[in-house]
Amino acid sequence: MEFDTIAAISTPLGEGAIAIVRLSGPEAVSIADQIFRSPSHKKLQQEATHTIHYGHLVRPDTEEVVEEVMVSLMRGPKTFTREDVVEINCHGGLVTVNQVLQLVLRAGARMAEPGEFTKRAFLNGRIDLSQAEAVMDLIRAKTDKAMHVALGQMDGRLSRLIQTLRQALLETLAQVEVNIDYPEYDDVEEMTIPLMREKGTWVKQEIEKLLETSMQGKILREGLSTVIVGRPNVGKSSLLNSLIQENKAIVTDIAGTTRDIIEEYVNVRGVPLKLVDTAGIRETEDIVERIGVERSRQVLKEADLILLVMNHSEALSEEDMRLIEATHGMETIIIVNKTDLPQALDYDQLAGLAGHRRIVTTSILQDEGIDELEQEIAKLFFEGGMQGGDMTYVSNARHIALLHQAKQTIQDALDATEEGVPVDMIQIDVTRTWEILGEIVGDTVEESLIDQLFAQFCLGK
Ligand SMILES: Nc1nc2c(c(=O)[nH]1)N(C=O)[C@@H](CNc1ccc(C(=O)N[C@@H](CCC(=O)O)C(=O)O)cc1)CN2
Ligand SMILES: Nc1nc2c(ncn2[C@@H]2O[C@H](COP(=O)(O)OP(=O)(O)OP(=O)(O)O)[C@@H](O)[C@H]2O)c(=O)[nH]1
Ligand SMILES: [Mg+2]
Repeated sequence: MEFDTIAAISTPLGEGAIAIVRLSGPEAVSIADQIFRSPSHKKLQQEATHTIHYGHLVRPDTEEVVEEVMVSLMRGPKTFTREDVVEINCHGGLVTVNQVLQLVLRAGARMAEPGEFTKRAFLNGRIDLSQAEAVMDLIRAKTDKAMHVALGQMDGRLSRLIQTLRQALLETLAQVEVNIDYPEYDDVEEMTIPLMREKGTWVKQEIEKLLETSMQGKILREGLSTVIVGRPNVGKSSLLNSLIQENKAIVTDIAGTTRDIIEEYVNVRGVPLKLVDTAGIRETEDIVERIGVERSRQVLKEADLILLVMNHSEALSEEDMRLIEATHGMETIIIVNKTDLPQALDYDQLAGLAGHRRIVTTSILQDEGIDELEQEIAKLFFEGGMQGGDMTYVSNARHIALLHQAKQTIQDALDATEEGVPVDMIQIDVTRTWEILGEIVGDTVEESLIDQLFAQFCLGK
């Protein structure tokens, strides 16, 4: 494919000692030569590929020196975009970097759109769509594990599995065609229906397996959404501070201190948590507090894990019981805090209400029980079969939605084989499944969607 030559600042703006302006396209080298001057008067056009050169950038009309630089020369196709790439390493700093960008634009490059370098890598066939999306995920990864998932996807693991499934569907379709073309061999239905059923069932199972990982993929990417709830003043904000080892949330002895949701990312024994501190849940007349309580109820519904905090020095209240009830059936750890104070809580009563849920006692004030709590969280996570390092995780929302669709259409095809529907009708569902899976890797995806996906990237990537 032939493209124009694009340029962008590929490093964070105004940060770091060195910044890179990247050029990609057929004119990348000649544009660089217009503004680059080396002490030995060499021209990049004459130099070997994958070499780096010291020199200065000048305004071509006046030869005025603008910057001292190192220039990397990389000729396609062995580059990120498969095109000729030139990277200008200049001194970091907003003004100089922008001047360099202006120079290359004036010399004939076009300002790249967000994600356009990666888009070219995709359009030139170096990576497929799910790999390109993984590049984006990698940039945004908030946890170590998320990074591993993205790297796994970038190396094409998901793509290969999807293509294997599509291949199986394609072979089935081809077989049906053969049988329709030569009906004299045998009864078409008898030949093809069992084949469709067999391959269809296998594809469906594989899709289901992928979907099972999607929940874990989301957690690995975004952190286990962990919500701290409980009555006012039981020590929720203290717990958050203790887990993140920082005084982030305001702690006072006034009930109703936390009015809004506080979110923090933290790694607890290798488990990525998105910790959410909430306003203590109680009936209240205070309007600000009431909004906070309403929000607490909302985030509770979306939680992967709930840390339900109670007070060792007070008897179970109506509200405690209501919370135990409300979190029934959700992954919950019950924390009884303030064990340094005299006991008033009836543990037998609590155990009765808690059912099989784990109970951990703490005194956050005296830093007791936090280790045990962290252990419980890790146990829950890893015993839930979360770690499996080499699994193919699906974590991208677009991929998950498409997998759900594909599962439905292949199920439709399978149902149809049971209902005596004509083979050419079933073929439509099988073909549709093949197309939907193709959208994941970008084989059968619409151009407008491609534009939209790449537009979500950062500038310069
Ligand atoms: N300076 C710089 N660092 C960077 C990038 C970049 O574009 N520039 N990358 C941008 O994201 C990442 C590296 N990604 C890259 C991926 C593939 C190729 C590449 O040349 N691939 C060739 C094979 C090269 C060979 O075998 O020698 C190919 O696939 O054909 C280059 C960079 C991270 N670091
Ligand atoms: N004695 C004792 N006091 C504690 C303990 N943990 C927290 N506190 C105190 O309890 C009070 C309330 O703590 P917070 O963390 O603000 O409680 P909260 O649940 O966030 O309260 P709201 O935001 O108002 O719902 C503060 O004075 C804390 O210092 C503990 O283990 N023992
Ligand atoms: Mg609080």
